[in-house]
Amino acid sequence: MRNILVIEDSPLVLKILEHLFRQEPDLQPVFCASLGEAEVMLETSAGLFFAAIADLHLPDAPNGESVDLVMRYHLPCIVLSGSYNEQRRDDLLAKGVVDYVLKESQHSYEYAFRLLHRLDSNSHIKILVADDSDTTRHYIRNILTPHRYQVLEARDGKETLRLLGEQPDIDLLVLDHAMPGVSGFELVKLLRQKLRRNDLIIIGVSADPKGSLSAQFIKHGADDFLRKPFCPEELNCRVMSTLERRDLLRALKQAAQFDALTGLNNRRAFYEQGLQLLQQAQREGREVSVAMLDLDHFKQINDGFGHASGDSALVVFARALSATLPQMLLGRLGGEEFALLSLDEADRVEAALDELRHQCAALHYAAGAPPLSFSAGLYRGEPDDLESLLHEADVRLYRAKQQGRARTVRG
Ligand SMILES: Nc1nc2c(ncn2[C@@H]2O[C@H](COP(=O)(O)OP(=O)(O)OP(=O)(O)O)[C@@H](O)[C@H]2O)c(=O)[nH]1
Repeated sequence: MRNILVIEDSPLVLKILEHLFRQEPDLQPVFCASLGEAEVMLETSAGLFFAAIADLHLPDAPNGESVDLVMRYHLPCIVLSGSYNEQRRDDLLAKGVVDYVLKESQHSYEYAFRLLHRLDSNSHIKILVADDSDTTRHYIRNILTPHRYQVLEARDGKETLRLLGEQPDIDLLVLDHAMPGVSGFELVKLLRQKLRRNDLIIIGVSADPKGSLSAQFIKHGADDFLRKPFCPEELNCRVMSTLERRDLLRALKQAAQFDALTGLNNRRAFYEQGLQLLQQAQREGREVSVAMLDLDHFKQINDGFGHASGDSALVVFARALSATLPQMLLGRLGGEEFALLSLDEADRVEAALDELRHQCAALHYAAGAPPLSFSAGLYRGEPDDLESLLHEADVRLYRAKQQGRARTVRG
C-alpha cells in the first residue's frame, strides 16, 4: 500500500480523484485542502508518503508554494493546474517535479495515475544514457531522475557495450547517433544481434534533421526515436510508453506460458519444452523418464470444503512439486493432473515422488481438510514421441488409481 499526499481544495477535482483512487486498492490518498494542512501533515508524517499530487493554486498558497513544500521533503511531486503557462511549466520542470498535469479531462487525471504506478516500478528500472556530450547526458539525467529511474551514463559506443555486458539487467538505452567510434546506428545493429526488444529497449536520439534517420534506426531494431532538441515531457512519455509496451508483452508471454493458478508451465509450454528435452536426449543417446501425477479424490475436496479450498490444494501441491523436483520439467496439464519429464533415471524420479508424497501429507490447504495424496504413473523409454510417452505414463497412473491410489506405478 502506498500513501499519496493530495493537496487540493477544489470539491470537483477532489470528487474525481476520490473516484479514481477507489479503483486503485494499492494507493491510499491522504487529502489536505490547504498549504497549512499539508505543512502539518508533512512535518509529522513525511516518511509515510510515497508521492504527492499538489494543486498549484490554493487559497493560502497562490503561487505554487505547495510544490515547493513537497519538494523540500524530496517527495516525487505531480503538479495539478487549471491553466497552462509556458514559463511556469519550465520553472516547475526545472525544480524537478515529476510532471505537470492540466485539470482538463478524465484523461489528464488518468495520466497522473499512470505516473504514480510507474513511479512505483521505476526504481527497479535501469536506464543507460549513451551520449558523448556531457551537457546532453546531464540534461537527460535531470529529466529522468524525478521519475525514480536508476540512471547510468556512457560517453561512447565502447563504454556502452562494456556497461551493457557488465549489467545485463539494464532495461533501456537512450542512444545518441553521433558518437565517436561506433555510431549509435551501428550499435543498434550490433546489439540487436543478441538482445531482443524484450531484453533491451532502445530509444535512438539524434540532432540530424534528416527524417530518414529515425526510420533507419527503427528498421534496425530501435523501439523509438527522438530528434534533438526534445522537451522533458517528450522523453518521459516515450520512455514510459516503451516500458509499458514491454511490460505488457512480458505479461502476455507469462500468461501464454504459465498456468495462472499454480504458476507451473501450462500444457502448451510443457509440450514445447518437452520436445526440446526429447531432442537433447536423442542427441545424447539417452532415455527419458516421464510421469503423470493426479491428486486423489480431489472432487471430494471441492465438494466437502469448497472450490477455493480445491484451488488452494492445487497451489500448495504445485509449490511442493517445484520444490521437490526443481531440475525436472514440470507442468499442469489440466484440472488436478500434472506431468514431469526428466533425463534422470527412473529410480531417482521415483525416490523424488516418494519424497513429495511424504511432504504432501503435511501440507495445509484448508481447515479440517484431509491430507493431500496423489497417484503417479512413471515410465522410462526412448525419446521418440512425447504423446506416446505421456500415454504410457497415463496407463500406469490408471493402474495406480486402480490399485488403491497414493502410490507410484512404474515399469
Ligand atoms: N478447485 C478446482 N477444481 C478443479 C479444477 N480443475 C478441475 N477441478 C475439479 O477436479 C475434480 C476432478 O475429479 P475427478 O476427475 O472425479 O477425480 P478425483 O475426485 O480426484 O478422483 P480420482 O482421480 O479418481 O482419485 C473435478 O471435480 C473438477 O471439477 C481447478 O482448477 N480448481
